[in-house]
Amino acid sequence: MIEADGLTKRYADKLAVDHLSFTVTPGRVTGFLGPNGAGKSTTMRLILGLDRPTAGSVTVNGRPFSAADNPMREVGALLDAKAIHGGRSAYHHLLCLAQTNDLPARRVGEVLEMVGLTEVARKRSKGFSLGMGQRLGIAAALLGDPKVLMFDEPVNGLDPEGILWIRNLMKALAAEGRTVFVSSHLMSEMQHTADHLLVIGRGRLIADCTVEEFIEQNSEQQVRVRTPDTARMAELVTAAGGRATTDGPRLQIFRLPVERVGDLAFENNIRLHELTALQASLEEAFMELTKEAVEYHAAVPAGAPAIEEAGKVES
Ligand SMILES: Nc1ncnc2c1ncn2[C@@H]1O[C@H](COP(=O)(O)OP(=O)(O)OP(=O)(O)O)[C@@H](O)[C@H]1O
Repeated sequence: MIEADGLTKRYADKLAVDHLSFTVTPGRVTGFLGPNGAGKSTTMRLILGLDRPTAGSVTVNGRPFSAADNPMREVGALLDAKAIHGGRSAYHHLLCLAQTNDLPARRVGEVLEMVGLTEVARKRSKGFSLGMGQRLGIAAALLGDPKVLMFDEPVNGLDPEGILWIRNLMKALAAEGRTVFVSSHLMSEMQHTADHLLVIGRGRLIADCTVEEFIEQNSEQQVRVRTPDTARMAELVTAAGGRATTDGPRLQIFRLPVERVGDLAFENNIRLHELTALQASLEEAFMELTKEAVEYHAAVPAGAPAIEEAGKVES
C-alpha cells in the first residue's frame, strides 16, 4: 500500500508535484498517467525517498520508505533501466545486489528464470538490447520478493512481444496480492493493463478512478447509424436535442444515447441498416482531460486540417 498526503515538490520556481493525495492499494495494477513533465517520475522518486518533499508526506506500508529495514524486500522499483554497470554479467549484477541487501543468493537464479534471462545470464549486460535491459531491471526489482512494485515507463521502446510480456507480468504480480504501481504516458497501453488509474497534469491529481469510469466521465458517447433516409433521421436527432453529422449513407450522432436513437428511428418508421454505440478510447479521453495540463504544445501549422474522431472504438 502506498499513501500520499498533500505530497508537494518544488524545484526553484517549478512546482513539479502539487498537493497530491492518493492511495495505491494491493491486488490490482494502478496506472499512473500524465503527459510528459506532469510529475510522475518526481512522485515515484518521492515515494522511494530519493527526493525530499517540500511539503506533505508519503508512506509505503504505513512508514516512510527511508525507514524500511530491508528496502528491497519491501519495494521493487524499476526507475531507469540503463542504470546498470555494463561490464558486469546479469548474474553478477543481481548477485551483487543480493549480497549487499542481505538476500539469499538462490533468488538470483529464480528471478533470472522469471524474466527469461537464464540463457544470457553470464554475458556482459553491455551487449543487452533495450528489452533485455528492461528484463534485467525487472529481475532486480523482484529480487527481494517485495509486496510493492513500482515501474516507471516500463514499456518505453519495447517491441510488441516485450510489451505483452510486461503487461502479463504486472497483472500476475497484482493477482498475487501485490501493490503494482506503473507510470506511463501511453494511454492505449494502460487501457489494457491497469485496473485503476491515477491521472496527473502539471503535478496535480485530475482523476482517481477505474479505467471504465475514466472513459465514461471524460468522453462523449457517440452513435453511428446507417440509413437510406439520412436527412430525415438527422432532422429527428436535432429535434430531440442531439447533433448529427453526415458521412455518406451514415450519420454520426452526438449527445443522444444509443437507445434513444434506436427509439427515434422505430417511432418514425425509419429503416436502419446499422446502429452502433461508439465509445471514445482511453487515449482520446485522456487527451481531452489533460489538454489544459500539457506543458508544451506543438504548434499546429496554419491551414492544417483538424483531426477529428480518431481512435473511436466500438463498444
Ligand atoms: N531535478 C529537477 N530540477 C528541476 N526541475 C525538475 C527536476 N526534476 C523534474 N523537474 C521538473 O519537474 C516537472 C515534472 O517532471 P517529471 O520528470 O516528474 O515528469 P514526468 O511526468 O515523469 O514526465 P516524463 O513523462 O517526461 O518523464 C518537469 O517540469 C521537470 O522539468
